[in-house]
This record gives sequence, structure tokens and C-alpha cells, in this order.
Amino acid sequence: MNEFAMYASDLLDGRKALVTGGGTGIGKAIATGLSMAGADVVIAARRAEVLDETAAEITAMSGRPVTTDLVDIRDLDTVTALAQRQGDIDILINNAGGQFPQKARDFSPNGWRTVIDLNLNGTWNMVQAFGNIMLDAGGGSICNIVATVGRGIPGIAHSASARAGVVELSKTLAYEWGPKVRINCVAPGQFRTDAYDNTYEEGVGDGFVEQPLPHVGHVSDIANAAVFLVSPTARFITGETLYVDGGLTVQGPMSALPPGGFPERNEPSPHR
Ligand SMILES: CCCCCCCCC/C=C/C(=O)SCCNC(=O)CCNC(=O)[C@H](O)C(C)(C)COP(=O)(O)OP(=O)(O)OC[C@H]1O[C@@H](n2cnc3c(N)ncnc32)[C@H](O)[C@@H]1OP(=O)(O)O
Ligand SMILES: NC(=O)C1=CN([C@@H]2O[C@H](COP(=O)(O)OP(=O)(O)OC[C@H]3O[C@@H](n4cnc5c(N)ncnc54)[C@H](OP(=O)(O)O)[C@@H]3O)[C@@H](O)[C@H]2O)C=CC1
Repeated sequence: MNEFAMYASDLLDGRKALVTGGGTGIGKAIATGLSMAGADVVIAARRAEVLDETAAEITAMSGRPVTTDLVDIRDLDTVTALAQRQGDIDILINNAGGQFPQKARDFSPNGWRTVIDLNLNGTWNMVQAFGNIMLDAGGGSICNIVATVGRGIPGIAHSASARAGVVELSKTLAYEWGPKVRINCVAPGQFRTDAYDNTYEEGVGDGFVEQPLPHVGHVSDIANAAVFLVSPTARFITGETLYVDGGLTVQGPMSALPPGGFPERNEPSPHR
């Protein structure tokens, strides 16, 4: 099966889409999905070489040109400059982000700040810069890639807080920008991208078997959800968060640290 061929190849004809972090992993899959559905895609991040390689790969699959551009979403000046170059977009996917796993009690002030700055402030920089242009131009659609927030994510309290902020931001803007700009989120469960494998210890997510769909997701699962949400097929959906997590948040283990990562949880409770 071609995982990226879920939609008609002209679904997004004539639309321009920008994907942050589109050179790797989930962002690359989303960019591929958008291109396969007919959009003119721009992928933007910090590493030109990675972006160029990915653009060529996507073009080989979809037959459509893919543009690359540079941005550091934490740096407002580069976001503003990107918006001046690529402001005429109809679709924005805020996928760039990430964090490191650590117990909250060990976070340094700068560690906390860095993750909030990337995932909440960085996303906000993009949303405001491009959202304002969409509002002036008449409309558009935004999709923010977050994480499975809603019941806490032990081991990444900084990122969980930032992503919850993005979910609430999206709901708020869905109202404020309602008639013109739709804004939704996709919440991925666990996806074994290169970045994931490089960041998380062996054993994280081993409890998959307890998840309703007991296997790892494919990045195209996220891509298909994101393409749906930004496409006219989802024209009556805004302020929503779509969980693509194999049911992890319904029932499953949730920790970014490997099993045994919180031995203090076996200590007697002072609350009894
Ligand atoms: C069942 C399913 C379950 C599922 C449960 C799992 C759910 C996970 C869901 C998410 C999965 C993914 O995102 S998968 C993709 C994963 N890959 C990533 O996220 C990689 C991206 N991460 C990063 O680039 C970095 O972590 C990040 C800090 C965000 C940005 O790096 P920078 O180079 O800008 O920052 P630095 O200057 O290096 O560091 C800034 C501060 O952060 C601290 N810091 C950085 N890395 C650190 C580390 N590993 N441990 C401690 N502290 C760290 C530094 O010490 C600095 O603080 P001081 O020393 O005090 O100055
Ligand atoms: N994989 C998973 O299981 C899950 C992933 N997520 C989230 O999904 C998103 C994609 O994850 P994944 O594909 O696995 O990870 P990647 O690390 O492969 O993707 C992150 C992308 O964002 C870009 N990026 C990082 N920082 C910046 C920045 N400051 N400015 C611009 N671009 C930046 C990176 O490119 P470059 O370095 O060139 O800038 C990279 O292409 C992330 O937000 C991640 O946290 C959420 C839940 C689960």
C-alpha cells in the first residue's frame, strides 16, 4: 500500500503549504502527504542540506516541486523574514519542536526555558506571523503537531506544559480567527523516527502491548491526519485536537523515561 495516497491527487491543487521541520521524520511525512495531495509545498528548518535532500526525495515521489527555506522558530527575526518570503501560504503546519527526557525535579532553569521557548514560543512566533497574513489575505488553515497531552506525560513535564499551551492557544484562536482561519492540532503517540530513537532510552514505550492498538505508528498516520485537518474535507472542524496514538491516551503506559524510571514511586505515601 502507498501510505501517502489516501487523498485525491488534486485535493489541495492551487494551495501553498509550509511545514516547519519538514526535512525529517514526522514533518517530512506531512510534507510528502501534502505534496501527494497536490499542494505546492515549502519545507523550512535550520539545516539547508537536510531540507534539500528531502525536497528531492518528495519530488521524486509526488512529481511536484518542493521549495526549501531556512528558519529558527525560536528566533523571531528569522520567522518574520520567512513570513516576508513565503507569506502567501494557505496552509501552515507547525511541526518543528522537541525536548529531552528528564525528571522535573532535575530541570535546570535554562533546560525548562529552552523547551518552552521552542515548543510554545516558537510555535506562537509562527502562528502569529503567518496567521496575521492569512487573516489579511482572507483565510487559511493551521495545524500544530503537539503530543499526547491531557493526562500528563511523566519525564517531559516541560514539553507537556508547552504542548498543552499550544492546544489551548489553538482553541482560543479558533474562536478569535473563526470565520477566516481554521486551527487544529494533531497529537502523536509514539513514532520511531530517527530523532526519537536518538533521544529516548531503550525500554521507553515497551508497554505498548497494553495500548488498544498494540504497535508503533507509521509517520504516514500523522501525515494523513494532518492533511485531512488542513484540507477542505475538514472545513467544519476547528479548535480540535486529533490524537493519533493507537489509543495510548485511552489506556496505556505514559512515561518518557524507561521502566523503573521513577523508583521514588515505590516509597510509602505520606498522604495515607
Ligand atoms: C508508551 C509511550 C510513551 C511515550 C512517552 C514519550 C513521549 C515523547 C513524545 C515526543 C517525542 C519526540 O519529540 S521525538 C523527537 C525527539 N527529539 C528531540 O526532541 C530532539 C530535540 N531536542 C533538542 O534539540 C534539545 O533537547 C533542546 C533542548 C530542545 C534544544 O537543544 P539546544 O541545542 O537548543 O539546547 P542546549 O543549549 O543544548 O540546552 C539548553 C538547556 O537544556 C539542557 N539540556 C539539553 N539536553 C538535555 C538533556 N538531554 N538532559 C538534561 N538537560 C538537557 C542543557 O543542559 C541546557 O541547560 P543548562 O545546562 O542549564 O544551560
Ligand atoms: N516521534 C514521536 O514519537 C513524537 C514526536 N512529537 C513531535 O513531533 C514533531 C516532529 O518529531 P520527529 O519527526 O520525531 O522529530 P525530528 O527531530 O525529526 O523533527 C523536528 C524537526 O524540527 C526541526 N527543528 C527543530 N528545532 C527547530 C527550530 N528551532 N527551528 C526550526 N526548525 C526546527 C528539525 O530540523 P533542523 O534541526 O534542521 O532545524 C527537525 O526537522 C516534534 O515537534 C516532536 O516533538 C510529538 C510526539 C511524539
